[in-house]
Amino acid sequence: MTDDKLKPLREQIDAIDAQLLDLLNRRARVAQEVGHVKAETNAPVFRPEREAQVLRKVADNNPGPLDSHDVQTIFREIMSSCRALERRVTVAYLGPSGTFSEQAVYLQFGRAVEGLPCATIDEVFRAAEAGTADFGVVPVENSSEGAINRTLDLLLQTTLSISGELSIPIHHSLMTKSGAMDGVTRICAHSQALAQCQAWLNQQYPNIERQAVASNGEAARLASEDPATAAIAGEIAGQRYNLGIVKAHVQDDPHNRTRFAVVGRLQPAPSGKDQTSLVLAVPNKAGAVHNLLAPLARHGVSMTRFESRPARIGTWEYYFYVDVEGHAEEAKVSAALVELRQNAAFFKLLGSYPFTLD
Ligand SMILES: C=C(O[C@@H]1C=C(C(=O)O)C=C[C@H]1O)C(=O)O
Repeated sequence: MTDDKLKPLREQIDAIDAQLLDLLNRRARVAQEVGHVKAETNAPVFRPEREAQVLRKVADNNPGPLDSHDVQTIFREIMSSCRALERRVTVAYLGPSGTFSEQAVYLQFGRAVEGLPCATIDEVFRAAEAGTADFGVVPVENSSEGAINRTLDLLLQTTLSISGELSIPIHHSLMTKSGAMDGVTRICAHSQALAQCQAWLNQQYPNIERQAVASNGEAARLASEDPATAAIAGEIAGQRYNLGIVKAHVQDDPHNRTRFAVVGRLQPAPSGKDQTSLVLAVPNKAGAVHNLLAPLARHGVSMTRFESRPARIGTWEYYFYVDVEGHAEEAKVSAALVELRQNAAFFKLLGSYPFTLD
């Protein structure tokens, strides 16, 4: 009975799917042509500003009933597959596979990329600098624990630019080979994850040793090889290493998120809604920070982030990591940057890239 009713509806879906398939391949053929044009001038395959515009447009024009965010997820993958016909870009990230960094790679680039897992954040930068990877994806900041200092230090030194950013929810689970805690003598995770779960761990397992390891993915791998080791990691890492969940969502803050930066040699053109990141330092005297930032207010440029980090030269001097709204090529941003550069003891433009909402 139900099947009788479903049959004609499914026939409609089949007919629409055939049209979708045809349209998708027509789109792919045009992307191939774009690829040929780019190849003639050695132009970059991945154009984040164009992809951001496509995603904004589909959300703006979406009549529903599909949710706009879901539509964007679909188009992210369509663009990823089309882009891969031009060339499959390689993206380095903090591995092993199963980490939140890997999740961030797929969220930003879609699935049709070559992921290159690296053992450390330093290696991610090196892979992109050496050209082994086209881009690197690195964690910048966690909503509960603050800045990822190693990334900030490397951004200061690197020749790469920031070409994008994204933020993803971070939910940690406590996992073991058996799915239970019997016989467990140590809990492994990345130091950030241990910090993000410390109140819960202090309450539940105050007497089990905690050990910081290179990544949560590595913790999951260790737990898969040793029944006396528990891992704190994302569920994807647990699935990859066949772990059982002892307890899901053990992070102290249920809204825990991490922001990632995409680094590479590409400097994206303006997309219409962009953000610019820079690092500044001032001489250590009264009012210096206030004076330094005055050009932003004067030119009507909004600051969206201000983070300080000790310069580590033995005196109380700081580097300031600043994000502002707009692209460095926009007139008011460019005018503010010229003045900032004049006032600063140190100035480094990290990059302008499309602004993305969480
Ligand atoms: C097709 C292009 O190449 C890539 C693929 C895109 C797409 O599928 O829409 C958009 C931007 C590029 O990352 C392009 O540059 O227009």
